[in-house]
Amino acid sequence: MLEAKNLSKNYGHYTALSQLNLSIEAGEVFCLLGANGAGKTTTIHLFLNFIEPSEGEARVNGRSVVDAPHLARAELAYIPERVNVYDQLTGVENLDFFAQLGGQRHGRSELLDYLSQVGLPARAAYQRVATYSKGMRQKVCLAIALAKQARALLLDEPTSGLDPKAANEFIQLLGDLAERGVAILMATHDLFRAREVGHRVGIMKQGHLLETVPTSSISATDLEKLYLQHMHD
Ligand SMILES: Nc1ncnc2c1ncn2[C@@H]1O[C@H](COP(=O)(O)OP(=O)(O)OP(=O)(O)O)[C@@H](O)[C@H]1O
Repeated sequence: MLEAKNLSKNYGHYTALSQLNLSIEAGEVFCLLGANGAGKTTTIHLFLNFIEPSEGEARVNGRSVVDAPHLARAELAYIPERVNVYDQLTGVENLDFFAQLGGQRHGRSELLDYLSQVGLPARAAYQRVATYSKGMRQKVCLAIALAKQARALLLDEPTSGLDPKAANEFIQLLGDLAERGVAILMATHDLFRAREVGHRVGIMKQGHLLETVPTSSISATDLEKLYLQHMHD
């Protein structure tokens, strides 16, 4: 569903991403771990076609995001670290607005149903988003992904700034989405949650994907050890 083929990004002589090869299947959660500046956000931005690759290709459902930007974007949902929904609109109004941008029109009860599926009660749905916590804003974004029937979801540090309960709830929701067949690529510093929700984790450093590990084969302690080993090499 999400595929990177020799995907690279240079800024002048600086290599932000080098020869990334990665394939994420429908229903799979892949977590990218790495220090600041490792190339995680660059990878996500390349999939979103926000920036052009210097070499290689990012593909969504088999199509290059450069060659078919509209088709690729229709299949993708994106949650940046700073969730960008409109403060002055209510949750349900935001959902309606973004779903329509994605070409989907839904009735009021359907919109409320999407919000309730991600754990946002009707009472909150009618409040302006300005009053929401980060966790509640993220839920609106997940509801947008559902309403848009996105096939893939890209997330940049979704659990940063969430309290442990909100982070746990959010991670559960991601698991539910994956079970519905959505391919998920998540950049995170949260090793613990990456192991919890991810089917595989990838460790990145200075633009290189150094190692990919299935989470079923590694304990949290060993994952941390492996991560630190790579960071110290
Ligand atoms: N427009 C740009 N011009 C020059 N260098 C850039 C540009 N955008 C990103 N970079 C550099 O590319 C490298 C990779 O950045 P990226 O944002 O992908 O890292 P990251 O792994 O997401 O880090 P973080 O954990 O801090 O979010 C960094 O060294 C960054 O400074």
